[in-house]
Amino acid sequence: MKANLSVENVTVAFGGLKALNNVSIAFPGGQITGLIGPNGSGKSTMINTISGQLTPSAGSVRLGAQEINGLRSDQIAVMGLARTYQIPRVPPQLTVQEVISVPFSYVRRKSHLAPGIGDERSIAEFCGLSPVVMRRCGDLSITDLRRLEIARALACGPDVLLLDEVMAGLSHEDAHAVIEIVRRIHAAGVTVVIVEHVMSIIANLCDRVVVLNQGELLADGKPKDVLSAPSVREAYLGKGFKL
Ligand SMILES: Nc1ncnc2c1ncn2[C@@H]1O[C@H](COP(=O)(O)OP(=O)(O)OP(=O)(O)O)[C@@H](O)[C@H]1O
Repeated sequence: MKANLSVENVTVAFGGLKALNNVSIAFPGGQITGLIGPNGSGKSTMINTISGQLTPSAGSVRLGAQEINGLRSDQIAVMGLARTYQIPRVPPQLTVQEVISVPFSYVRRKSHLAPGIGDERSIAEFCGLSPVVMRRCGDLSITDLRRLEIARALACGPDVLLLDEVMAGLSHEDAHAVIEIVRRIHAAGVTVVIVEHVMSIIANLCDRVVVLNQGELLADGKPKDVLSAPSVREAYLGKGFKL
């Protein structure tokens, strides 16, 4: 059974600002869902809330049948949900292999990936990091840092993976390589939620797209329907938007 994730009537307030206002979204197991919207619409707040960095002031977050809001990120990781960060933060003196090894010690879940992809080296290889596996993180390119974010999350053996702008700042070619990694993760049975600003990536990769605007749910559906919806064009994509 592939893991379902849902948020119900979630509100997150920073002082007087409601970064999320009574948002409900179901992320069915086995899908790749794109989470899109203008800057400041609440996407990262949603990812931070689901993964336990933020506690909602109202509403609930469920992973399968279990309520996870209020739990710490490490507890949520053990339950099968891992995430990447928009801005990779890794200790510059540690090697790629050392960074990937940390979640193994703490989380200890069995990976969905094919048999044989389960230790630091095989996860590094899966993510295209073999050539730099012994390199210190402070010497990595942005592409390798983004790959390492994915590798570190995969080392948690997640049922659900949240990807926060993992292709930002990459060349077309490097982004394409990362897209292929995401497809392979999904094909292995992992439920994926991806925040991304490049709509061609969303249209090609996602089964479904959810749009946030000013902390509220604006649209939810198949990519071609959502990306052509007048309300989404007006709030986010622009009237002249073409894929
Ligand atoms: N820690 C915080 N303290 C105060 N306000 C915050 C905090 N985090 C986010 N916000 C505000 O909440 C709103 C939603 O921000 P969020 O980062 O979730 O948007 P986003 O859709 O991820 O934007 P972007 O596409 O620029 O990453 C914004 O108005 C932002 O300024």
